[in-house]
Amino acid sequence: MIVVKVGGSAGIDYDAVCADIAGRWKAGERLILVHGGSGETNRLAEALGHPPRFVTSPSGYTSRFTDRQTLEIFEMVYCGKMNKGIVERLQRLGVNAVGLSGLDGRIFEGRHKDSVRVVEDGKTKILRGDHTGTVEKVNTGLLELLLSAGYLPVLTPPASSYEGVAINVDGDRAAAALAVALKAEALLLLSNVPGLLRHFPDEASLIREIPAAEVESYLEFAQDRMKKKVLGAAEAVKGGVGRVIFGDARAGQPVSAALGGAGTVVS
Ligand SMILES: Nc1ncnc2c1ncn2[C@@H]1O[C@H](COP(=O)(O)OP(=O)(O)OP(=O)(O)O)[C@@H](O)[C@H]1O
Repeated sequence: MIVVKVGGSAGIDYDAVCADIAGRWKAGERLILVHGGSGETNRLAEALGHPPRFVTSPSGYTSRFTDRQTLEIFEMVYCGKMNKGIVERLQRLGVNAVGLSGLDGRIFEGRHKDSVRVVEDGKTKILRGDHTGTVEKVNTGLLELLLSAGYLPVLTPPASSYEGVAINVDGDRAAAALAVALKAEALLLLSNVPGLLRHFPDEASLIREIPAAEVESYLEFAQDRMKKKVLGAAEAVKGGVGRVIFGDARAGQPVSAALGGAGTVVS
């Protein structure tokens, strides 16, 4: 089993990702696709007059402050435009894909964090009304059912809280939890960069290999949102996933290239 997570930042070639996945799926590979949608969510939020608000925690992690209106915009993009766009591409390629969010069948579950500690203008504050959380539990029953019946699951945040409330969760870490739950041999985190760069944005500074036991020490090279990918990779390898690859989804055959060793390989 392979878990492929494709991001939602500018420059990602979804046609290339879907064509590669379709070829591998038809050749008999078992896989699940997880996707993001941050770029398009930012655009729609601006257009709807409710611009995105990013906050930084005291430990330096950046996240989207997700009030109820933001959550609804997030769902329009992640569960709507992005998810259906990917399912449509796969259907056109002859793959019977089924798009679901983590809320559907409670595939992704976690605790709802209503308040978040943030640093703004050098001061630490608490913001309330946040609809976020972290995936703590993956319910694989529905996924096994779909896979055994020949459907390719295409998953996206949000997740469900234990109370059944939709929560915005990080897609990379959700994919990592999924890969652990399914005992996947590989987790691919594909985005609009060649991998983890030692000197971002210098693409020539690509880090090719990271020993599994040392992955957390590479957090120092990751800025803002890349940190979550490194954290996800650490959680996946700790949970028994054979290897995690940060790969490039901008062109070519992104899945095959990453599985072939292009990008940053954590193992
Ligand atoms: N050291 C680094 N190496 C590579 N990229 C980095 C680094 N530090 C920060 N980044 C940034 O991280 C981004 C990738 O993370 P981001 O969460 O935006 O992607 P995504 O997975 O495509 O999006 P989504 O949240 O929609 O799933 C890159 O576009 C880059 O700007």
